[in-house]
Amino acid sequence: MARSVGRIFSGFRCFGSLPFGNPLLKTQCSGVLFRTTSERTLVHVLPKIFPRKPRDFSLPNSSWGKEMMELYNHYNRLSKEATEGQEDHGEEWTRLPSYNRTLKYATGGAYLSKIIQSKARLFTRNIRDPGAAFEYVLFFRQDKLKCVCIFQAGHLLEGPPGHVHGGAIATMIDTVTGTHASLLSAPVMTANLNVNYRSPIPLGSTVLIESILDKEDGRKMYISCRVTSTDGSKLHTEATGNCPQCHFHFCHATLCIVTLLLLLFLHAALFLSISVSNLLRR
Ligand SMILES: CCCCCCCCCCCC(=O)SCCNC(=O)CCNC(=O)[C@H](O)C(C)(C)COP(=O)(O)OP(=O)(O)OC[C@H]1O[C@@H](n2cnc3c(N)ncnc32)[C@H](O)[C@@H]1OP(=O)(O)O
Repeated sequence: MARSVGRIFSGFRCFGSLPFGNPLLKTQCSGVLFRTTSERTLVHVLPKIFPRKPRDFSLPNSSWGKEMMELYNHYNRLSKEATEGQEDHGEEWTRLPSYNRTLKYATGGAYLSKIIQSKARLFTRNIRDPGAAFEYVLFFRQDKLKCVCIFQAGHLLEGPPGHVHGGAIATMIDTVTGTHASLLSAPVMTANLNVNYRSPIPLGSTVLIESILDKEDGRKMYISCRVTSTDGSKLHTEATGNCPQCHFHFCHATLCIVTLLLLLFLHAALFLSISVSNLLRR
């Protein structure tokens, strides 16, 4: 378990550098049966025409409502790329790209079957129909060490009639706090998440999820999170979480080195004892 989690997170680190194809394009192509030579050629030509980059789900799509777009434009105007050459707003946000696959980019994967690896999708990005489930974009502000997420809850997230399921809200909170803590330190796992639901979120509405770093204690990051209406006037949910950094790599590297040293020592001891016994026999 620990080893596979380590592999997953090692994948996060090399996320941007690996040469991977567009996952969406690949899935679409794989469903088509190409019979003629010219059509077969098309299969090889298509990936060259399309950019070899995964789809960034945090960019606007046709399902985004007015409120979602307005907030996105607001934070995007304050973001690094957008502010280049423009006047300084005093705050600088960074939009975080978001992909639907994480395992694909993880190295190794000996503990997961190839089928699982190829079919794995990020929980919050696994529904193709735009706007049906989790539509969200995260922005990070480096100087204040805080994150904001604009979340539009789709119709597939219904819990109580006409309102968002508590599990879906907790999922989004976990995603925001997990991403936030990972950005601030190293890859983390959520150890503890306390959620207080204050008022229901209407299905289809857009809300703001703001997370701040409360405390850092060794490898533990204490993050608190508030889900509010977009104007901040209504509090929907409050949460606090504890996300310790993953130390799997370090643990395994240490274990490997210790085992190697032990083996070397045993070999040396064996060699010495044989040599000494040979000498004594002479
Ligand atoms: C950019 C990315 C994009 C990525 C985009 C996607 C982002 C999604 C993010 C989703 C995040 C998740 O859902 S994560 C999935 C849900 N979470 C899990 O499955 C975690 C399962 N639990 C575990 O694997 C483990 O218990 C760990 C890793 C959390 C901790 O184990 P460990 O590493 O061996 O460390 P351990 O010594 O036990 O604990 C470390 C410290 O945390 C404390 N601690 C441990 N458990 C708890 C607890 N329940 N409540 C309070 N505190 C706890 C301990 O007291 C200790 O404090 P001290 O003694 O040191 O003071």
